[in-house]
Amino acid sequence: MNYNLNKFTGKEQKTSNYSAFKNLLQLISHEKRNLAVALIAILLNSTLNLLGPFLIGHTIDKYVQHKQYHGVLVFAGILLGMYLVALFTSFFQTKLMGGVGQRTLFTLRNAVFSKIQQLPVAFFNQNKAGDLISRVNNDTDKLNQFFSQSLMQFIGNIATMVGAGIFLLLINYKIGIAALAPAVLILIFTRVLSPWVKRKNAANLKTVGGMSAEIQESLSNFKVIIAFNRRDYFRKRFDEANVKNYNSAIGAGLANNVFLPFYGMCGSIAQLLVLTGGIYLITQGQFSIGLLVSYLAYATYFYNPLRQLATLWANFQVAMAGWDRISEILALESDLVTIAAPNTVIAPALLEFRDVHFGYPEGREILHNISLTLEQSKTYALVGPTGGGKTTTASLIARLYDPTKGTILLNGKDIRAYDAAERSQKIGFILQEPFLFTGTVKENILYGNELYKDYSHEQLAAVIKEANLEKLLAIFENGLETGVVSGGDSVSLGQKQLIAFMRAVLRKPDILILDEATANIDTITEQLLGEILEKLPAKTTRVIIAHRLNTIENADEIFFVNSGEVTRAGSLQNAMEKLLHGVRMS
Ligand SMILES: Nc1ncnc2c1ncn2[C@@H]1O[C@H](COP(=O)(O)OP(=O)(O)OP(=O)(O)O)[C@@H](O)[C@H]1O
Repeated sequence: MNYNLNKFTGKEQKTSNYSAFKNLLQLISHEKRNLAVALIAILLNSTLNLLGPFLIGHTIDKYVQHKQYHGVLVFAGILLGMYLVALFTSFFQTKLMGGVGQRTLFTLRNAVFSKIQQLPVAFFNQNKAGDLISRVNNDTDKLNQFFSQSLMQFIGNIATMVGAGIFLLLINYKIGIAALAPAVLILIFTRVLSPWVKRKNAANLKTVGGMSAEIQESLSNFKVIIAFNRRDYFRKRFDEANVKNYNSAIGAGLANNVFLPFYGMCGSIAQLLVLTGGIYLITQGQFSIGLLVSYLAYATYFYNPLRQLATLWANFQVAMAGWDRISEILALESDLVTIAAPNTVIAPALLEFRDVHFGYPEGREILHNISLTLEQSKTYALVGPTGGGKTTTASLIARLYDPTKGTILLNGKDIRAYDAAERSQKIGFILQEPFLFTGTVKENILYGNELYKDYSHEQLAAVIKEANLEKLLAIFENGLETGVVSGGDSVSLGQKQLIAFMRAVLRKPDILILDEATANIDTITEQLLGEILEKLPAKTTRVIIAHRLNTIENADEIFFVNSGEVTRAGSLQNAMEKLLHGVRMS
């Protein structure tokens, strides 16, 4: 399966605004109570604001024109009270929606992160960590901003607009229609430009992801960059990503602000129309000054929210572009599913490859029609030239990938029928590049080990002694409590391999795969590892990938892996000859 998220580029426009909005609302559907209260608050706010111009017009006609200042003061007091309540409702809904936004952000980040955790290795091979980080951090925050700042304002503005429109039409429908006519232009303009605005925002978010990927790559490889004096090269690459981001941000900024001046102009045209029509009607004796003041205020109440809607609409487009990028991850499913247990076949072998073919997603076939068997308690070696397919074969044994064709059987049962916990318990894999988590040696060797997780220090020491790991542990300054920093240098590469080795051995797997696990370890320690491997429980099958052939002297069987073929080498001598021949050929 192809997990490359960038292949979705260009799909953004396929979701209509309406269905995207419905999807967005589903995200906060569990917040019904808060939403209802915030909605009431914002509608109350709009109503209070809408009543203002009407009362002002009334005060002018009834009291100002007749110089009844007591009435003016009373209405001024009423208006002040109304505006204070409006202020409170606005504050209240902002507070409520702020909470909704933060909770949505929290849930979304959890959902995206958990989804990423469920995805198979192929997903991580095909996507850059920086871009994924940007999706989890940055894109989710766009939704938070939309929910906390824009959604209710959006609704409030629409309510104010609709209310102002009704007032405009009710007071005098002719001037009302003239006042509302420019809004049709706004509608058309918005509809035509929205897809372009969303596209610009999607492109911008993508460049943010690209820049984040660039930063991540150079930060995690800083030593190589310094050693090879490639700072300028990476600075240039970052510069390019930054320029791309700058250009797309300018484009998105322009797109997001394109509505504003147009909406403003339409509002001014409406004011002019109202003023001209109103003054004409006053001269005809059909309109009052108070009504004209109210009218002008309602025209403002109609167009001002529209202008704000332009900004809110742009925020909505940004949120939708972010949501698209998040949903792309959420929609992914791992193709390494656990299948219903098929009939177990009687198989003498612990593990069997039956006519297995494999190719990485979107790549050529790497393994061709492999059939092999691994028996319990035996030691196997995989040797062969670089890039021949050893790690790939081991990755299939550990089910990091599924074969593209053929079957792998573990204890006579399709390996896909084991759930992840059971499989990782049965198969231990010491990777070529061991990874340590920040913490202590103890935490790292117990990583994911349910059996010993609650053991006391003494109990653990006994287990380590029993597994013959004591001498290895002595290499670390503070034993089990030695501190380790992920990606840091406090522990050497060889020491990292030792920790990975202890981590795997303590799990007592049925099959233990060592992929170049001793490549960075001195000869004495390597002998020590050899002894530990010898003393593993009798049932353990070992699969050793090694370039140094002395490490596989004691293997029961040697497989030669080259150009996607796995053949039995027979003897070490034979394997060496094949290797030499292969090197000479290349
Ligand atoms: N994640 C991947 N995506 C695409 N192709 C890959 C991936 N990993 C390995 N390959 C390709 O598969 C082939 C076999 O690689 P593999 O790592 O299995 O070789 P290997 O025998 O273990 O090599 P080495 O001795 O250098 O570790 C290589 O051509 C490699 O380019």
